[in-house]
Amino acid sequence: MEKDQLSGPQKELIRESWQTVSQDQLHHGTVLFSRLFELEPELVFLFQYNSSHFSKVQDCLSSAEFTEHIRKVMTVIDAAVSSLDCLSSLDEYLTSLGRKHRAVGVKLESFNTVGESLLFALESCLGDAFTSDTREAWSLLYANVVQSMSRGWHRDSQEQREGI
Ligand code: HEM
Repeated sequence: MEKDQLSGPQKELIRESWQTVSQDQLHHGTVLFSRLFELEPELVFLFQYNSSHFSKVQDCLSSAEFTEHIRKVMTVIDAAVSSLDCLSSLDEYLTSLGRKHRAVGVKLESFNTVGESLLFALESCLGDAFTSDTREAWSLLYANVVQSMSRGWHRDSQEQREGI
């Protein structure tokens, strides 16, 4: 499927807003995941380090391993923002990232909740500067990222059907 293209002004809105958000990636990433766990609390059980999962969201949010995951997520978003003019260069990486998330038990639908939580975190950081145009631009970028990641789910299902 052809990706929806971001316009020049939309790319500019993303770059400008990310400059502010990326000044404190860990904080805004923590806002994103706190919101995600409010909307879909069972996702916390997918984060298992040393074979045990967290019984409380707060324990997860404050663990060193999970903090690293937040940094990983923000690094992927940062890479997408840096590649706005050639998003397809991330395709292969994102497909493989999608496959890894399927393997740890993430459902593709949960990525809608991640998108909602990302918009929430951006708005919390930017306040009035998070205009409806900026929101639309970020929604489109996120949809592009998820479209590439979703190939990791579909490709796996196809391979299973074909017995690969
Ligand atoms: C539904 C939300 C998500 C869940 C439940 C989830 C869960 C996980 C888990 C359990 C791991 C393996 C442990 C770890 O590395 O900490 C992982 C790895 C990772 N996640 Fe996520 N994740 C989610 C969303 C995302 C998003 C939105 C991104 C970026 C766009 C992302 C990027 C990564 C990266 C880069 C890794 C490391 C992959 C590697 O080792 O090669 N995750 N995730």
